[in-house]
Amino acid sequence: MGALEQQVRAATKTPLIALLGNPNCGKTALFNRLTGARQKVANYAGVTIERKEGSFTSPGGRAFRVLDLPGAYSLSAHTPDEAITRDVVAGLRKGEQAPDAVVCVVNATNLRLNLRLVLEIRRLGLPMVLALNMVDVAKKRGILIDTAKLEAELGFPVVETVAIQAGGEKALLALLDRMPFDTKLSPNPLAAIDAVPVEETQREVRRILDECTSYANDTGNLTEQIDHVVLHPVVGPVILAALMFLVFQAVFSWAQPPMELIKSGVEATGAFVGNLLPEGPLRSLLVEGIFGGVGTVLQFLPQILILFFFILVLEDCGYLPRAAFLLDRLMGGVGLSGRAFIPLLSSFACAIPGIMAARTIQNPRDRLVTIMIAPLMTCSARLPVYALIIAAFIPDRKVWGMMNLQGLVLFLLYFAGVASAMAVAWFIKRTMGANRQQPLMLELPAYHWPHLHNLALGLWERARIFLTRVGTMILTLMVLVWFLSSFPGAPEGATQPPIYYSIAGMLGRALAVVFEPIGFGWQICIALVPGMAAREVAVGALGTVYALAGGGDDIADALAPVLAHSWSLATALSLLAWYVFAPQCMSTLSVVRRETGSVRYSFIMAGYMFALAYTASFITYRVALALGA
Ligand SMILES: Nc1nc2c(ncn2[C@@H]2O[C@H](COP(=O)(O)OP(=O)(O)OP(=O)(O)O)[C@@H](O)[C@H]2O)c(=O)[nH]1
Ligand SMILES: [Mg+2]
Repeated sequence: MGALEQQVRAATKTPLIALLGNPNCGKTALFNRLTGARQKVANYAGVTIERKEGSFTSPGGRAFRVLDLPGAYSLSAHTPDEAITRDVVAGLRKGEQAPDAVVCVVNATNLRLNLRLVLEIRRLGLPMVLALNMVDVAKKRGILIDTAKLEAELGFPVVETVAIQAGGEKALLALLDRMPFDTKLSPNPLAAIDAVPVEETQREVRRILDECTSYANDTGNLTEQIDHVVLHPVVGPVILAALMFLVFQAVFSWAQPPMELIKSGVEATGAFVGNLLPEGPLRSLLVEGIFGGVGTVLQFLPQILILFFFILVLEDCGYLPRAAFLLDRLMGGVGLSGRAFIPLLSSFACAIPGIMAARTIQNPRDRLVTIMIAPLMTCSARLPVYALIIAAFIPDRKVWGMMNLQGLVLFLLYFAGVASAMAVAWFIKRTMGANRQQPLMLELPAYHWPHLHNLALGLWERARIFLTRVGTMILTLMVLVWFLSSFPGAPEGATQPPIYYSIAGMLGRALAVVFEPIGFGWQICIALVPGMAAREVAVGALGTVYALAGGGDDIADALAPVLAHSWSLATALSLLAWYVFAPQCMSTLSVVRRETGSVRYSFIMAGYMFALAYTASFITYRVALALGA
């Protein structure tokens, strides 16, 4: 630590405490409880992948800064996210002081696994506290822990916490209030950890547990009973497939009423504003640009929330690692690690957190493959595009008595993304050579009911992200699209609508040369370009383009029938195929550069995805035409 930094710290005297522990033991839940933050909490290992800082004041009036860190099994880090944790506690991160104290968070129901890290951290010589978390579950299961004895064994204070209960952090706060913060880090922290062989640490853990824990009546384990069914080699995959299927059915069938509501709201407001204003550019901007464009995107909020409702429930109840386990064989077959499951699943929300979650993968090659295929998973920004085209071209009827045909097509589109990702992974395995298959080491957490509070927060967070996007980026792009599509106006004696002669029209017509063979006319080409910044904009842009091209005011609210009228089915299918594969998001490409440390992979990704998209659309279009679509 530099002299200056020491002085600054002496002056501010705000101790920095770090929350450390195994994955999924409740660090983030505790962090949120202490600081009032809303970091993501979920029931699987590897939720937190970055260092997060917060602050709070204890009841005794003492100010603290607190760090939430990625979970780690050991300080001899094996994965990039564990390395972050190791570097932060050991004070090895550039420009960052080592913490003044460590709060070791452990899962009280799984001390055998958790205490190993605690003993490792103890060797760092920092002031320490043990937060015995999830004692509520431990008590229910009849696990008795003698905290006084444990304290004596470990040589530092032990407190019980329940991170998900209001007030569950009280004992910890009281303890922090009394703690002195003057011990210094031992001179060579990491060497101190590696000096002791793992076996010896494990022996020590066993000895401590024998001393301090006992079991009252162990009432059969519910999690094990559920797993008996859920992980069954035949029944398990059937349940998984049924679950996935249900999700996509729900996205279409449940969303109709709220979508109608938003639609009529936007329509009514648009008509009202339109009637107030005189004919002219301002009216056109508001009616065609904003209500026609942004309003169209807004309608898709219910579908996005329904999709996330399911993802959040699955995340919180503890099912995800089981799904990873079930799919491990399949994923191993194409050269992916079972650990890739959660990053890939996160990519259904957005490829960016998915690519970042690949930090939990130990093997660099596995990690790279996972990153490269993550954008093929259908992110939620693609949902509006799919939903719009499906609503326009796929009849809303039941097939085989119970299934909604639109939901089925949506399911197939998602499936196409997954299948192509597997194919690409397989191709990489064939060309780059595969790793020896490593067995999947995954902790299967205990099941619990999703916490309503978490669920509500998660949905609110999603709605906020979407509405912010609509209100900022999408709105800005829509105004730009409207501007480019409206100027310059039509020349004398024009035979086409004015947009044909606008700047956007010219661009669209130039691009159409390339896209004609896959069935995209100039109107679609206009929508493709702003769609690169945010996919949903393509939907909004189509709304604006067709509103302007049609010249009517009320067209914006009924885009689907307009599309059904203007495009052939072959074009619609080709555009769907394009959206399954094409790279359409600049932010993803830049995150790839950051996470892989090289811009090369961003280019490779963009290149292969464009090639795939063009080929897929070409085949789809030609086959559909040949079949008379
Ligand atoms: N019953 C009970 N559940 C808890 C408690 N603390 C956390 N949980 C649940 O345990 C799961 C994991 O919590 P997180 O806070 O995400 O765990 P984490 O240690 O931050 O996990 P990583 O970020 O993956 O390392 C979530 O489902 C929480 O709701 C507790 O004291 N009691
Ligand atoms: Mg966490």
